[in-house]
Amino acid sequence: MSGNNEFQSVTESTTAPTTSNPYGPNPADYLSNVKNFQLIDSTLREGEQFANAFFDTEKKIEIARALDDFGVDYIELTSPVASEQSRKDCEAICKLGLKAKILTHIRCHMDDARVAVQTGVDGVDVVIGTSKFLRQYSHGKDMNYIAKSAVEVIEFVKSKGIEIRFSSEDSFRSDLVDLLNIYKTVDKIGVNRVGIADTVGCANPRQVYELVRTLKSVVHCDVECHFHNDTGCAIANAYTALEGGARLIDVSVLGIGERNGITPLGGLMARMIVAAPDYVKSKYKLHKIRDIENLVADAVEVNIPFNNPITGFCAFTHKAGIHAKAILANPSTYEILDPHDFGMKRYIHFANRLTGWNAIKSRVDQLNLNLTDDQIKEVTAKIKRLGDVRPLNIDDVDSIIKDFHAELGTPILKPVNKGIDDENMDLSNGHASKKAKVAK
Ligand SMILES: CC(=O)SCCNC(=O)CCNC(=O)[C@H](O)C(C)(C)COP(=O)(O)OP(=O)(O)OC[C@H]1O[C@@H](n2cnc3c(N)ncnc32)[C@H](O)[C@@H]1OP(=O)(O)O
Ligand SMILES: O=C(O)CCC(=O)C(=O)O
Ligand SMILES: [Mg+2]
Repeated sequence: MSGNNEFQSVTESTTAPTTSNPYGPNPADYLSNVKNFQLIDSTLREGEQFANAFFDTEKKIEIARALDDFGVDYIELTSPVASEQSRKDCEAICKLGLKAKILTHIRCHMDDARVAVQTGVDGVDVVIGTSKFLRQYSHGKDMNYIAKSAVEVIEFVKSKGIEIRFSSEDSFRSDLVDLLNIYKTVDKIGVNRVGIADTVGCANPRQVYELVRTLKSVVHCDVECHFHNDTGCAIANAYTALEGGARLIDVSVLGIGERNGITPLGGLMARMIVAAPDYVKSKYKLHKIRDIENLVADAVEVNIPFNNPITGFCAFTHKAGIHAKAILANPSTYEILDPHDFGMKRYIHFANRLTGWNAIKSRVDQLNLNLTDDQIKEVTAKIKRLGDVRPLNIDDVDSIIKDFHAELGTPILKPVNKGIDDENMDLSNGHASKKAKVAK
């Protein structure tokens, strides 16, 4: 990307935004459910189902350690029956002694369960499809069979003294009575969690809220939710699930998973810091998100999307003059997230024809030049005129300002301190120039 330096970093001295109470003085009651959530990171299970993913043992361990350091509550691993190496990797990760609990994910079948409990995992996530599609075209079993095998697998895993979660696959296209019956059955014999999965990404937030509320009214255990992003609702659905009373959300780094993936870890953190700032900031090392995303993006050979929450290269870049003026006065005016919470910086993009005199004044100040407000307005007009002709970069703007200043013959206030923030002006954040290599 050319013109990496057309940005002005807004320094730490600007007023910090207030995210503690974004809804005003009386936050609604429904926010109370979202302040105690847990994360099940499935980068090493759902994420391995992403088209480009291949993680060798070393990479899995590196990712598991990074997620553990970040503070996820659980790390979910590929089924040990998927392959011999998958089983060995599962055992290796269990031996790392991480703080996060290690789970593996299996079909609702005793053959899988027998292998899973031998790996050293802290818990087993069991899944079976309950929608008519999955019952007809995947495993071909009816609800009676599902209930019977669920009870057998759950009792077996429980007998090993480890956690057990039962989940219905394709929950939102399953019959509600079937769903509630199976969940009631497994809750009665005792599971740590039941899971709802929007396997095809068809659900909307209202449907999620209603299903979670209904489920919460019939089970005593925690509810976990898994949302695919086919229709773009994965973060919103995760959030409304928490509002509805769910406790755990499945995420993966960058949302990688089958098709276009699931709720992304970073994106969910962006949503949750707004709703539960103290909880999120005290529990998770938010400044590690960029490193974890880069680690996984490199491993699966993709770019960080430009519009990614938090780490997209322009996530904290402000351009239009009206925005720039207000951001310089108080960043909260146009920011709900404080980049510093995530170890990021904000930028003002002033080298363009949408800029305004307030942004240019800020640049003039950075250059330690002595111009009146009227003179700054005049030089802003010059910048805009050139910006009408071609894209600008910071050197264009600095030249126009300096030539204008020199013509006036006004003394310079202090020695020119050119580019005091140049080291912060890297537009790319280290990933914008890489080409996507997702397999066709
Ligand atoms: C929505 C999700 O993401 S669920 C998780 C998906 N994860 C995976 O698939 C893990 C990776 N998978 C694999 O390595 C393989 O598919 C294996 C080892 C699990 C199974 O491989 P295979 O025995 O060769 O079967 P295959 O993959 O062709 O078909 C799936 C089999 O599981 C059965 N099955 C599917 N879902 C379930 C379930 N939830 N519970 C029990 N059995 C199931 C199917 O009926 C089918 O059985 P069949 O052999 O009688 O036809
Ligand atoms: O186990 C679960 O809850 C989810 C399984 C899954 O990946 C899905 O249904 O999309
Ligand atoms: Mg999935």
